[in-house]
Amino acid sequence: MDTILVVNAGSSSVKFQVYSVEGEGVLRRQIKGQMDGIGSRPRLRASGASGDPLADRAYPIEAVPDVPAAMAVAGDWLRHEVRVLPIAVGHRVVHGGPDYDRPVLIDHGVVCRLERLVTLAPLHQPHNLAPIRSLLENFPTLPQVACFDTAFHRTHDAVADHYAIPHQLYAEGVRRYGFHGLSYEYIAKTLPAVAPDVAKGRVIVAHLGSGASMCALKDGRSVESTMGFTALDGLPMGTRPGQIDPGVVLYLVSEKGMSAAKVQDFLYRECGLKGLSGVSNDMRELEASTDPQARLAIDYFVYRISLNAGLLAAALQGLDAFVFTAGIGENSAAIRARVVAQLGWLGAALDATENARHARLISRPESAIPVYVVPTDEELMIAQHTLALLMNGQSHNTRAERVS
Ligand SMILES: Nc1ncnc2c1ncn2[C@@H]1O[C@H](COP(=O)(O)OP(=O)(O)O)[C@@H](O)[C@H]1O
Ligand SMILES: CC(=O)OP(=O)(O)O
Ligand SMILES: [Mg+2]
Repeated sequence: MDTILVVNAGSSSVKFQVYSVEGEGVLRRQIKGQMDGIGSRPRLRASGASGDPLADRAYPIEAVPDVPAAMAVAGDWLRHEVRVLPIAVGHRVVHGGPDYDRPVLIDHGVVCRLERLVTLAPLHQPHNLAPIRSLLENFPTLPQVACFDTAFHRTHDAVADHYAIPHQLYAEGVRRYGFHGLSYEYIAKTLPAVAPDVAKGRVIVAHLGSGASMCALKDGRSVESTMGFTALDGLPMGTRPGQIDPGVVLYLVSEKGMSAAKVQDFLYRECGLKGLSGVSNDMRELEASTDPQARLAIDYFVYRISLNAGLLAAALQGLDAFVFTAGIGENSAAIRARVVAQLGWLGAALDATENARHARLISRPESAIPVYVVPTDEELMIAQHTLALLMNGQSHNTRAERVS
């Protein structure tokens, strides 16, 4: 059976899927898995084509302290227990920089260009590139495809793409890229079936995971994102602060004597829900905590989502629907309820029963704005892009003979 392996390294999880390629461009999911809870409660879960459980293992936090360790556990499981021999591998690569506005077949030149972006996405890019490099070395003829978080946002107008800084920096690539594009692309493609009345309209999508951002969609295209040059901006996240006055960074440097490396580590790993709560980066743990700082962190998360909803509604000049997705957006009825309450001024009205059972449509019929929960599937987008590039002139016969 010809299969495509998809790898998606996020900031608190490593997700993977295996698809069989059937007939003319038909993909069928065979395995879906993830190692999540990295930095809190690491757990490997995987299921087969019909949702049948294949693995469910918890690990002590010391055994899987970071994304590379999680990648190793997931890789071992795929190699030694499932014996996956893909004809191609599709990778999520968080930063595509100014060069890439669509997925690309990977060669050494592509890897070199993507390595230059590591400092712009230090939580992700090194982990996205490590398996690419290793496979390129061990299986040089195995087609690999890079699919970028930034590509979907390349439709932004100039005003949404710029900072108010001298043009030379824009020319060098200092732009508002936006991230989570594979997730938004999936939602945009799914909306016509889920919500045909509003899919062509003005929609805000809130991707609330360990990394979190919001996107303004108009007729299925991204017109604005809360993230910018890096995945630090916008909403507060598991360990990133979201929007912050650059004066704070200057203060850290001039008053605290922090080096660039220290500031980077601080902004990417010590802030956000973790920094504000002092309890955890994991929303499940904050929701279970009675610590007042944990409550403040949740309040701040909800408040910033509602502020950014106003901002994106202004970008769209109105709002026809609101969509929740990703780890928190799909699973936390409490956070959704609080966000929708904050959107009451826009006429949003929650159906508490539908929300509690994580239904697709969670607003009441009289709500001025329908509110949806749409589980995202970045891996499916990656598999589709990978297959499309394979079919455009690449050999289907190159197989990883031995994955070890
Ligand atoms: N049942 C749940 N209730 C609340 N939060 C949840 C639940 N399940 C997952 N999450 C949260 O989702 C986040 C991870 O989301 P995810 O989209 O997988 O992140 P990433 O891809 O960035 O690693 C974590 O903060 C986790 O606590
Ligand atoms: C870009 C980003 O923040 O990704 P993730 O949410 O997967 O960490
Ligand atoms: Mg993610």
